[in-house]
Amino acid sequence: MTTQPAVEVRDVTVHYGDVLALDRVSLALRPGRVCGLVGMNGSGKSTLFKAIMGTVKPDTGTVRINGAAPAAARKAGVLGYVPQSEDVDWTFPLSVRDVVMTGRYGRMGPTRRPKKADRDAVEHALERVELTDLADRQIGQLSGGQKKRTFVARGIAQGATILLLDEPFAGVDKRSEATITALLRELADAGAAILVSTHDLHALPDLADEAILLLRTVLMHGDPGVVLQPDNLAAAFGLDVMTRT
Ligand SMILES: Nc1ncnc2c1ncn2[C@@H]1O[C@H](COP(=O)(O)OP(=O)(O)OP(=O)(O)O)[C@@H](O)[C@H]1O
Repeated sequence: MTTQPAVEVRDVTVHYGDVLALDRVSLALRPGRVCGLVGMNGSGKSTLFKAIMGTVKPDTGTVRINGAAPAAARKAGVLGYVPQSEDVDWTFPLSVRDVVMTGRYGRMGPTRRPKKADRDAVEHALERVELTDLADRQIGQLSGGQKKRTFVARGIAQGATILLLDEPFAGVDKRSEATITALLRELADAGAAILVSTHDLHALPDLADEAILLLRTVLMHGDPGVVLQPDNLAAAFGLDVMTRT
């Protein structure tokens, strides 16, 4: 039985000025699945995340989140986003707990005064990513992996059913990588649809149920074992990836 897509991208093209970042991209993400997004630098991975979030507007094509527009889905708290580290201002005077609490803002109304349910959700999310001990630490004072786990916790506290993670394993220690990988599996098993970009091709079969090879457009979308075949990687990365150890 096929389930309804949680995310449906249809024929999406995005330009930044003269630069063609996405070229007629079509794909569907389904609940309960972890999908790995693989592509060389500049292949359009971050732009794809932004198009799904609705923060970059496609020139042509459509994005539907559970059948609705991305902005509506964002407002409803359906979409959780773990950004690339470079996109975050780590000097901002926020603790880990504060950042996780931002996942609850959509439910709080304009006063942003947390209720017990908000505080409980935040503590629960902190436990799940194993950051309870560091909850009061300023976010700049964390390791790479702890920073990523902070944003995963924000998505959990938010109750997001679609999680988009842009390079969550870049600059991350092995323990954080294992924690995040296990957590993504648990969240998918509980019904989340997950899209995660990664450069770590070796880890992909353990991480993902399916994989997308992106080079401005979707070259392949299928079983990680098939997508990672040398011929397919050569097409996506150029031949140099084949000779790298
Ligand atoms: N704000 C922008 N203005 C102009 N060009 C941009 C902008 N953002 C991205 N690009 C260009 O669009 C293309 C796709 O970029 P994108 O960041 O989506 O790729 P990526 O696969 O995420 O790369 P990386 O793995 O290096 O993060 C690249 O050629 C990039 O230089």
